[in-house]
Amino acid sequence: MEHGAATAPLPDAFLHFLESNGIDPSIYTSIDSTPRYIRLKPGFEDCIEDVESEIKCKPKKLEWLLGFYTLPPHIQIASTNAYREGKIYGIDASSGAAVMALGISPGDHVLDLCAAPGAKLCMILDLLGDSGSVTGVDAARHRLAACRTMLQKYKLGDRCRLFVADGTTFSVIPEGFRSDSESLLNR
Ligand SMILES: C[S@@+](CC[C@H](N)C(=O)[O-])C[C@H]1O[C@@H](n2cnc3c(N)ncnc32)[C@H](O)[C@@H]1O
Repeated sequence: MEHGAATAPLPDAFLHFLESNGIDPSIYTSIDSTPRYIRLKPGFEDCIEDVESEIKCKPKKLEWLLGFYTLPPHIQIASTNAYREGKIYGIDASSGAAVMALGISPGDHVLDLCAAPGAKLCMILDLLGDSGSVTGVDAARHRLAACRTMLQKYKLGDRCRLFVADGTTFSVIPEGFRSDSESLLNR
């Protein structure tokens, strides 16, 4: 969260929305109590013990989101070996939930508009493995550059196409995609 955003007053309409939905507004202002999350890269599940010994506290498994763990708010993961070596991601549970809600299956062709810096993009690629295709689009060149760096760090760079483009008009066919009519014509 940007500095200042946590202390800025919440708009009345938003406060009203929170109240009518029984949500405590302090969750938006008390960032000291907001947990951090990590996601283990598939294949590196064993590194959670190393993370625990480095950060000197036990990450708590998130039962409803595969591969995710909760950490206390004050814990920094950037200096851990697991993070530096691309074995864990820093990603919010809400981002993970959004990706899971897509119900991605092997072979899917996924378009991620507004993709940078790429936390969800990496998760999509991890779920797809070598199947299907992933296309990431972002309007900000410098943010897409950061996204490319993240993909390379996690060794996902050669499995994803990135475009600097406006997502509202982007229209490029996914790599390896064949519509039903094309498949029929080529039989
Ligand atoms: C909150 S970030 C997205 C986070 C990202 N999905 C992730 O999981 O890491 C919003 C991004 O949307 C991009 N963006 C905003 N308007 C856009 C547009 N019209 N077309 C493409 N990207 C856009 C911004 O440059 C910014 O990088």
